[in-house]
Amino acid sequence: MDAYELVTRNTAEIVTEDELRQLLNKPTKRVYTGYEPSGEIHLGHLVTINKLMDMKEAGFDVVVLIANLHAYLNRKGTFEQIKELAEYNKACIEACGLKGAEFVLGTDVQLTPKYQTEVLTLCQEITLNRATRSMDEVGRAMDNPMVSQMVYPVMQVVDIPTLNVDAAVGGIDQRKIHMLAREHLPSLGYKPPVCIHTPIVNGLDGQKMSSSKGNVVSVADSPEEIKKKMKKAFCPPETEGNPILQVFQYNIFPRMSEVVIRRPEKFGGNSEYQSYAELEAAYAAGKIHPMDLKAACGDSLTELLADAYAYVQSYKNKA
Ligand SMILES: N[C@@H](Cc1ccc(O)cc1)C(=O)O
Repeated sequence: MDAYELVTRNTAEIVTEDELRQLLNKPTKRVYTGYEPSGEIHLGHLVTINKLMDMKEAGFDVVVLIANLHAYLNRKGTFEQIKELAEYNKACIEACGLKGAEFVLGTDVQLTPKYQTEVLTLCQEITLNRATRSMDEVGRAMDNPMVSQMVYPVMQVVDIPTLNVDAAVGGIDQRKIHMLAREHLPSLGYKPPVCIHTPIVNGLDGQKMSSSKGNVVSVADSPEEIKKKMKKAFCPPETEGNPILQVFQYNIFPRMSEVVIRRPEKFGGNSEYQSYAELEAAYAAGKIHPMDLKAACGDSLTELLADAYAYVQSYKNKA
């Protein structure tokens, strides 16, 4: 797979493809994703973490912003609670296989006079309306937005030149903030970033993913818990909107070269798949039973998350 294919596979949108091609020709290039510290790193995070791994392989230097101040502005907890999670999340992200990335803690770079002055300058350029809309899919309790949640997207914009990155990776829910960045960074004298957006995958029940609803596998789930979650998961006969197939496409195949569907001999025996496309075609043709697909999904996830799970166990034993 060439670098362009690697960067663009499994994406929802690239802004713009031309700019990405030019960037790939540069000898050094930097990309980042920011994460608000949260309870556990889960399959939702893994979609962008996988994309960062792809980009590392494509020759990018990778930066991960642990956006503690953003989590605070977005009313996710007290400073203390968020601080505790920041360290833990960082170690979990590394244990998921993202090696050699540079981790930056938001408050370490966002409280300088230069950064704050740039934020205030952009505050003067961006309307409340645009700031609010950019938070539609990112902000918590946006029926009653706080001023902090208007500062949030402006800071996310300024993070880009502050971290000196050429590209930003995020779920497609970040697109309105990224469009603000592309529009407004030139007025501060900076180049707009290339934006790489991944799809937002469903939870295991086919609904919106939410760790509080328990419809997602996280790095803290034991092999038994993963099995249980798979048993309950929604796996319709069709491929469209099938959350289990999504896990294979966005989480498993990017990191594993083969998936085995296990079946007793009398039901046809094991079958192996080397690509997501092959697996999807076989499932669409009715050659794989949903129960067998779910079991294989659980086995693959257990293997994929083994290092992260081991880290979580050691962390929790220490605490
Ligand atoms: N907005 C991101 C978090 C983030 C914060 C700051 C950034 O610079 C980048 C990303 C989210 O929804 O989780």
